[in-house]
Formats: sequence, C-alpha cells, structure tokens
Amino acid sequence: MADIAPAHVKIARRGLMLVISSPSGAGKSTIARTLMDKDKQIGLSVSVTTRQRRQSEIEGVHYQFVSQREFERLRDSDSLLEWAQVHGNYYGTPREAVETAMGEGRDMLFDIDWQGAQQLQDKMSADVVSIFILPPTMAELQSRLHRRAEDSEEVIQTRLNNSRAEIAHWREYDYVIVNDDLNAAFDAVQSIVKAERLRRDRRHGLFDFVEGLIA
Ligand SMILES: Nc1ncnc2c1ncn2[C@@H]1O[C@H](COP(=O)(O)OP(=O)(O)OP(=O)(O)O)[C@@H](O)[C@H]1O
Ligand SMILES: Nc1nc2c(ncn2[C@@H]2O[C@H](COP(=O)(O)O)[C@@H](O)[C@H]2O)c(=O)[nH]1
Repeated sequence: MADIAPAHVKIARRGLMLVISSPSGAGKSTIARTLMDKDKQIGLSVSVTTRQRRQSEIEGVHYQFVSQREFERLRDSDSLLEWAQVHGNYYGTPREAVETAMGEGRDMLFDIDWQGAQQLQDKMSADVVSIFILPPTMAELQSRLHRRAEDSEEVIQTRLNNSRAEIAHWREYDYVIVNDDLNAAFDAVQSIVKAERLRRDRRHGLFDFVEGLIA
C-alpha cells in the first residue's frame, strides 16, 4: 500500500476538507448543521456573500454578508480561497480561517457549489473529500424550496431553473447521497466522515497503537 508512510516517518496530520454541494433545496445545509451539532471535531467554513440575509440567518454564523464592493476587495486581495457567482449573487470562502484549521489538523466543512468544489479540488486535492446531495425527485426539490419559505417566488424559480445544470456535476464528487429520508442521509454522511478520518490517519502513519503492538 503505497500511501502509508513508513513507521519511522512522522507527518503532521492535516485536517479534512469536507465539501458538500447540491442543488438549492436538496438539504445540504440541514445535513451540514446536524453534523456541526453532533461532531464537535469539525468546524464550519463561514462564507462571505453579497446575497441579502434571510430572516432566519445570523451575521457571522450563517454567512458574513458583505457589499459587492467589499466582496471585490476581498477577492482582489487574494483573501478568498475560492469564489463563484451562484444564482446571481457572489459567494466566497475566506482563506485565512481554512489555512489555520488545516495547519492545526482540524477538519472543516464547506457548504459550497460545484464551482467552488472544483477550485478547492484543483488547489488542495489531497485534503478534499466531496459529497453531492441529490433530492429524491424534482417535484420534492420544488416543494422543499416552497416549504422552507425563505425566498421569493422569483428566487425559487431561478434556483429551480439552475438545478439541472448543477446536478449535471454529480460525477465530479467522491460520494453521492440521495436525501430522501433525512436521518438516513445524515447517517451516510457521518459514515463517510468516519471512514475518511481513518483513511487520513492511516495515510499519515499515525497508528501509534499498531506500531506499539508490533514493536
Ligand atoms: N430529507 C428531507 N425531507 C424533507 N425535508 C427536508 C429534507 N432535508 C431537508 N429538508 C428541508 O428542505 C428545505 C431545504 O433544505 P436546506 O435549506 O438544507 O437546503 P440546501 O440544499 O441547503 O439549499 P440552499 O442551497 O438553497 O441553501 C428545508 O426546509 C429543510 O428543512
Ligand atoms: N462557491 C461557493 N459557493 C457557495 C459558498 N457559500 C455558499 N455557496 C453556495 O451558494 C449556493 C446558494 O446558497 P444560499 O445560502 O444562498 O442558499 C449554495 O449552492 C451554496 O452551497 C462559497 O463560499 N463558495
């Protein structure tokens, strides 16, 4: 197995970059929030966005809401690790928080679209684990956006119109989960995180216990 470091080589463990994407309304933020509640080892990357704040959202918790001018300043000063225009607004991942977490070996979750996922994959492929969430049907996707009752009808229609083009990127992800039953979808995400942490630890030769057994 070529990816295991020899026992005498100690490599600093880096955090996992868990990327989760989906068409709007498929349930990725719900799954991400549940994971953050249950798994205290993982931190959420809080994006900056030019989108208007929704009623339920808190500044600095769900997003950092910024003006177009401030977004351009952050982008042009290379303060964003990735950025994209999605459904007519700009979104980006602040670089500093991610680099600090990775360097300290802390895992991070990114609720970002396929364009952002591609950029992280290009820049930091060794650390990225990507998951795409699908809705069970397009009709259910539509009714979830309506039931969420956070966006205007016009915004909902824009998001639904974009959903097929977003779903077309599903093959670019390491894992694909159909979010029909929320608990089952969450369990699948949790299993992926657990398995990927084991793989990462094996890769970094941190199985001190095994080394002790065979010493
Ligand atoms: N398995 C499920 N069954 C029924 N409703 C669900 C399920 N998963 C999520 N929902 C509901 O669907 C709505 C959309 O979910 P959520 O906001 O998590 O979507 P999203 O993919 O993050 O969308 P966006 O990209 O617009 O942020 C929410 O009201 C959520 O409670
Ligand atoms: N490329 C990025 N995409 C992002 C980021 N933050 C959020 N998103 C994605 O935007 C859409 C819409 O989100 P919403 O909160 O307005 O519903 C969704 O697909 C998010 O995943 C980011 O920093 N970069």
